[in-house]
Amino acid sequence: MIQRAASQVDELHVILCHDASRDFDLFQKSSMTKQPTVEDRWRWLLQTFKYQDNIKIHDLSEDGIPPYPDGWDEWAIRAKKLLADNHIQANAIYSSEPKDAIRYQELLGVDTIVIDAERSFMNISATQIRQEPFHYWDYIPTEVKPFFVRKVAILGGESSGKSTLVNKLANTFNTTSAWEYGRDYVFSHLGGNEKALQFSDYDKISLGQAQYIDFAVKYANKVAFIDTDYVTTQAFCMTYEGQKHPFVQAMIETQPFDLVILLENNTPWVNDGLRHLGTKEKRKDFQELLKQLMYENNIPYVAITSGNYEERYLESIRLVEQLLNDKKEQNNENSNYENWSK
Ligand SMILES: NC(=O)c1ccc[n+]([C@@H]2O[C@H](COP(=O)([O-])OP(=O)(O)OC[C@H]3O[C@@H](n4cnc5c(N)ncnc54)[C@H](O)[C@@H]3O)[C@@H](O)[C@H]2O)c1
Repeated sequence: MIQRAASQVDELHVILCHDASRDFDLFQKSSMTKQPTVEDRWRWLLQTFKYQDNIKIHDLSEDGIPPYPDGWDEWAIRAKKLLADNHIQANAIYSSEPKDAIRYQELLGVDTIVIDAERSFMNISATQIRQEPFHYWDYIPTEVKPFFVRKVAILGGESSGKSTLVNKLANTFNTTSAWEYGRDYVFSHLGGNEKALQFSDYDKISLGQAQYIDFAVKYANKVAFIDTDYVTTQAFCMTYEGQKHPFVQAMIETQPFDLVILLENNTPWVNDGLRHLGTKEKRKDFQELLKQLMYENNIPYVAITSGNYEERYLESIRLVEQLLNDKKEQNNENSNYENWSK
């Protein structure tokens, strides 16, 4: 509707309406796992229309107004104020709701141009997207998709098969993945030898990992697979430097994943030139440290204990399919979660 309207006028003013209690209620009734903020909605619109100078974005708070259709008078007062404050003299209001036209004329003195009342051009509603975002994926604007993308982190010690599994899953779900930035960093900054790592590298590694993740999420098809998480970076920092890094800790706390899969360290250890934790004891200690850190940080995870590569792959697929099931309840009660409290 916005693009049709923008093609007909010199200047189009898009009004982002928000109402804290209504929006929270809509979120609670949805299958979404997080609620978009007003700022999220602002940036989706600003990003989407940033190359169209004749489209201006405004916002209007509907807080305290009786819900539609009982609050027309108060809503019209706020809408008129917004137009006046921004020196906008509207010649037309665009809507796809014919029943609202008379009220716009009565209360704002502006005629309505109804676009696609039958919703035949874009047959979708916001409610449908809130209920089943993955089912209606193709209708979600490019700038909004990353908000819905589910991030799946695959964790495990050295040689646990993470990177291969991440590639297999990204291929199977036809989507993106983020490599383990730490490995690239060791090549690009340390000449390929982890021995030159020091405490001051771990914040840079986390930040680099965050950028890889952002990129994967931006271009993902519903789900992005991430090779290792910040807990793993912290575990390496503790193992090599004997202390936690506060920056990595902040990343753990502020950048959560939607699903964390921990691979048991029971596949053969392969020396790829970068690895130092090859003995049975070291591998076991590292695995215990990962679990301990997840416990401390209240991170639920699913442990895949099979040492068989195909079983690991099939079990991961099942978990991801469950995650992408649009039903909120099913995502929350995941009976396979090896809860950290065990
Ligand atoms: N409290 C009240 O009594 C009252 C009265 C009037 C307006 N309002 C507020 O004004 C805002 C706008 O109301 P609305 O009902 O027009 O909003 P809406 O958010 O349902 O829709 C926004 C616009 O997009 C159009 N649209 C949605 N899906 C479309 C599709 N697939 N194809 C083409 N067009 C599509 C709608 O017709 C509407 O013009 C809301 O926030 C509402 O709360 C409130």
